[in-house]
Amino acid sequence: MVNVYTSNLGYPRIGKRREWKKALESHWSGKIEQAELEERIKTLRHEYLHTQVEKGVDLPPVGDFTYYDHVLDTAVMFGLIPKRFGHDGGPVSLDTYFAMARGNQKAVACEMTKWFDTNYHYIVPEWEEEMVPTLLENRPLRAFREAKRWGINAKPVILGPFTFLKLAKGFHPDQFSRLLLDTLTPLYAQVLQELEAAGADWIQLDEPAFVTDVTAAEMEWLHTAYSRLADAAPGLRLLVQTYFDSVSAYSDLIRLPVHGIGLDLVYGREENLASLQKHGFPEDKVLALGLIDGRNIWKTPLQKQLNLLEEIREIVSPAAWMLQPSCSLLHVPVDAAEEQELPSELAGVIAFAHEKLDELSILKEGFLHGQAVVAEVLQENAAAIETFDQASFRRIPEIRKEIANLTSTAFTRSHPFAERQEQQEKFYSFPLFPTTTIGSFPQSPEVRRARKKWRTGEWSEERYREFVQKETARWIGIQEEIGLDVLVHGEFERTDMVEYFSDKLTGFSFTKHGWVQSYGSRCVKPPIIHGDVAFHAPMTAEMSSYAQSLTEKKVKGMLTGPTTMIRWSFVRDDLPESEVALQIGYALRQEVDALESSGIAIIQVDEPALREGLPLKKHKWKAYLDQAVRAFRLATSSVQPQTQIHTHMCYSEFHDIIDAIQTLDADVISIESSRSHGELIHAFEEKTYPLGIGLGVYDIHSPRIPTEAEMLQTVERALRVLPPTLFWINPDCGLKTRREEEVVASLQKMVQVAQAIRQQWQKTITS
Ligand SMILES: Nc1nc2c(c(=O)[nH]1)N[C@@H](CNc1ccc(C(=O)N[C@@H](CCC(=O)N[C@@H](CCC(=O)N[C@@H](CCC(=O)O)C(=O)O)C(=O)O)C(=O)O)cc1)CN2
Ligand code: MET
Ligand SMILES: [Zn+2]
Repeated sequence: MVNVYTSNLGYPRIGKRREWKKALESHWSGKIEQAELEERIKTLRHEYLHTQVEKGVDLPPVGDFTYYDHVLDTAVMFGLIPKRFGHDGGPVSLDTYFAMARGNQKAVACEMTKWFDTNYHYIVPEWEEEMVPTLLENRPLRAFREAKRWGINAKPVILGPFTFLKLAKGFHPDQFSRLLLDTLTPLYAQVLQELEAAGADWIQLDEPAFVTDVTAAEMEWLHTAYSRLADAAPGLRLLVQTYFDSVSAYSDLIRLPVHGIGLDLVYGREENLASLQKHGFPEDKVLALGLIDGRNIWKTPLQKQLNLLEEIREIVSPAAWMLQPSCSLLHVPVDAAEEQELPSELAGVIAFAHEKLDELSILKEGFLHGQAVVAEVLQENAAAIETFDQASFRRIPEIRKEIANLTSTAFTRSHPFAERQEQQEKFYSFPLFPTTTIGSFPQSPEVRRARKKWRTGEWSEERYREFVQKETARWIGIQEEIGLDVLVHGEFERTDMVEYFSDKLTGFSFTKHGWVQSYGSRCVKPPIIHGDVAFHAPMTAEMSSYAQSLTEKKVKGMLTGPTTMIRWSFVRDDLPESEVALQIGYALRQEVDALESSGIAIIQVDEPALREGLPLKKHKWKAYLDQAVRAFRLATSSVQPQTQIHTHMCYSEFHDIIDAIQTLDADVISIESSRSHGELIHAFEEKTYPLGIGLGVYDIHSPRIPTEAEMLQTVERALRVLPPTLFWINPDCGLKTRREEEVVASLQKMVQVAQAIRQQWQKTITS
């Protein structure tokens, strides 16, 4: 018989009613002092920890909670504070901490990027030449002691040294092993020693980078690092935790001199199981099994997971097991009981963080004391899943048939790009270097207030629509005044791009309180894809053609692409994602047709999440990219040759997927580039891009108004490697988070830059 404990890897930070977000934002806007913020955050920590204990978690985590981001916490703990923040030693003030995350008058914020393949963003640690990392403050220790005062023996959680360094920037790859072994490992050792002295039993070291492609050399260094850590604190038990996929070098990993290893048996199920079967598992180590999906909101099929446990018991017999979610519950909303308005079949099968913790206790109960003890719960669980599966909205046979019958022509434009371009040039007669924006204009407090009034019933549908139309018309005027070439309607009717479409497509539903942290205090409310997706009525044609009716200039239609819809939703898990992508692509195709027939000649299908969804292991990239490209092409290939298809991408590095981007066959792509410091341009030095392209000329994430000189420089640099006839001028991304004054001033300058560069090139071309 093995000992069994339930454990949790991390708990959502935001709170049932986004209390955390509200506390932070009140402080940032000056409404509450630091002391009150700290008090409120402490109350939340207390509540979160006790909730987990009440839910029967034997090893509740501490140190996972944060004022902004856990990667930033780790950097700050080790004193990795870039010089520009003017920190002069000692514990870091909250002001400096927030400055690193958000920037201030004197210093630009640290870079932010995607946390593996999720929609969570972390603050990128920056190494600088002269930095001397030291342990400024043992944060996990403080969290551990606080929990102890509250009578809870908690499990500190910390980002492991390997993953931490993998996520950092500012050093040469040659320095990796030295920084890992000589710089970081001693500091981690100190953290562990102090925890050991304080009486901690376990520490969880998160090493999700283990699921990416790890080299043999890296594995060696890791072994050295963990041997030193284990020696440093022999009385503390080290759990190396992996998640998001199967581990790459399983047989090496299980030889690490640690006390426990955590595997993801949801996202890495097949490969991790095969490894367990092939190599076994050391009897003296604790196996931590990720059995509950920590990234999606579906109830766990409990019987299936109990069977899995029995199956694993047959092949390995380690000292003890921890039953746990597949990853931190940071990626799911807090409490599904808050959702009262979902269709009953769906309500029966969703589990947010709280329900997931309940499931853990049931698995433990069933495994320890026999399934008969939990028979009733198992039966309810199976019945709910069965009822959901049989619900009429799960399958739409006609849609499946239509998609199965599609032939290659449905995925290919009628004419190749060169011919389309010729027709488009005549049709649109744009100037050289046409200017445009990415879609959204400021979601001002008035816009949000209006939407709230409509949502709560204070305003009628009619009144809200009038408001949105007025705002659209005002911004069409502003864009004409500024002199942009291709206009947009401004997306005032949208909360979030994916959330908006979920309301209009068959197969989606949305929650009321299902918020998930995206970065800092910013949250998203991912829709749920619960059944076959189908188009049932035009979604955007009315707004777009209304905007078009107000101007002689062309107005771009604006849609969200299939891959982004999937990545930013909670997607059904009974159907391959490639099928869901085709269903969404097929529905969007009908919307594209509707836009075209209502007189919209330029249609943009955004795919900002395409890059973030790249699998963590390279050998899986091709299948993913093929699927993304197919779905996009299905959505966009039906139109006339002169209809111009645009797409847009942001938030990432693109140089390794340029080929896939090209096969989307979009007439024009606008792509974020101002933050990646010309890296993208390097990619085009090797191989130019033969379709229309606009490299973002300014960063929209900052309130700063860009100067003409810097925009001009960006454009000139791009034009050294990209053909001028296909080059567009636009910002990095949508402008919904900016203020009107900033937008107007920035775009005026952007248009002036376009005019200057036109004059310059007109001379070159005519001479
Ligand atoms: N899904 C998604 N993922 C994405 C992005 C994206 O745009 N969408 N962009 C990237 C960066 N991520 C981002 C994520 C969130 C926000 C963001 O601004 N979120 C807002 C919420 C946006 C929203 O839906 N707002 C609602 C209002 C929700 C709300 O709080 N309403 C209040 C009232 C608001 C008021 O009176 O002002 C209430 O009901 O009490 C609306 O527009 O209607 C926030 O957390 O503050 C921005 C970027 C990557 N991932
Ligand atoms: C995150 S990409 C955003 C694209 C969208 N059309 C916008 O402008 O907001
Ligand atoms: Zn964008």
